Amino acid sequence: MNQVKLILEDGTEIQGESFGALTSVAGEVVFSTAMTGYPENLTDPSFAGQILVLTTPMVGNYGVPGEELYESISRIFESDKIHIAGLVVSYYSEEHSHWHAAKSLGDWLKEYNIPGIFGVDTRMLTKKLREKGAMLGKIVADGQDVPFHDPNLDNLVAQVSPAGVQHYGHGQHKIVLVDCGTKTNIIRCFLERDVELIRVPWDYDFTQLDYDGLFLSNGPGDPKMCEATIRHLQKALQQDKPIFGICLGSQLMGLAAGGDTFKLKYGHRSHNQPVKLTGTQHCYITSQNHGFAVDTETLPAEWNMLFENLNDGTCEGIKHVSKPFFSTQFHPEAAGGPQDTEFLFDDFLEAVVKYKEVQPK
Ligand SMILES: NC(=O)CC[C@H](N)C(=O)O
Repeated sequence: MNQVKLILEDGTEIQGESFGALTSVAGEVVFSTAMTGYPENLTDPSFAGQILVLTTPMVGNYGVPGEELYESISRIFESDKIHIAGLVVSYYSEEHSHWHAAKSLGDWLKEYNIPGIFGVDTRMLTKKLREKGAMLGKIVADGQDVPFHDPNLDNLVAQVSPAGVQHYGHGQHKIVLVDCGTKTNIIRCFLERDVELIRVPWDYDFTQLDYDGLFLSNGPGDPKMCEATIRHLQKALQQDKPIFGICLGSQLMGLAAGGDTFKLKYGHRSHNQPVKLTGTQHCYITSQNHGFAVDTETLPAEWNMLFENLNDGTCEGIKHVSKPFFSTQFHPEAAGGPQDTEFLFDDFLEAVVKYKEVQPK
């Protein structure tokens, strides 16, 4: 086994053993307390630039499934490659057993040249990240040092967004999906409904298109990097066509509305985040992966908080007071995680139906 090191910007150095690719990387070190779902997490484009620490003690034991396509998108993964910069676990199990497994996690990481380190006390590391906040860090292999690098200073969305426009489905409602790094399950959730989907790059001027509803996807990095999307969105907010945003999409909606976003100390990454629907005592358990949030205090008067995080009171979605515009900071499409809020896709499409009913034929 090759020895590798995890080094944090505060000087912490942790020795561990290598799995996956034997290579050095730098990134932002973040933790997730989700107990399952590494094939989904690792392919979620929102993790681009991040070294992911998993607190669940044993990782790899169910292997990695083989790929299957559905309407030219993956049926299994959340995008077509691994997006994390590196992986940190406590116990790595090369041995795996699952009816759907096609390879080990280590072999999968090697395919994409992504390093993993195991034998790390990930719960001690997580306590440190909770106390000091998410930190820059690096995995150093073979003594080949690399400089620290803050991925939030890069336009990561431009790196993960597709180059061209793609069409899916033949349903009645024409939805434009602005792809800032969309998770595939968002596309699957739409295709299970009565939708024709037009998937466009992050900086595409969708205001030129003929559509019934607009969807803003999740994506990596600081939402303020997406100036072109915010500019186009500001035009869409002048109209009355329904708009739904998830995660980065929620932050973009907040910024386009005139509000501000800020970086959370260490973010929310897990499958059991409680959120409360404003005006009710109704709590949903949600899947989350974000490091930024909308500052509710900065929202203009015609916008309200739609969901609130019950752990720390931060904004988990916003809503316009009269127009059909709403968003969630959490992931109603989950994958992995609880699917309890998938009904929000139906709520959005209901708003689309209502909007179309009042349009002149
Ligand atoms: N999953 C996402 O869309 C994340 C949004 C943003 N990059 C954040 O970390 O807050």
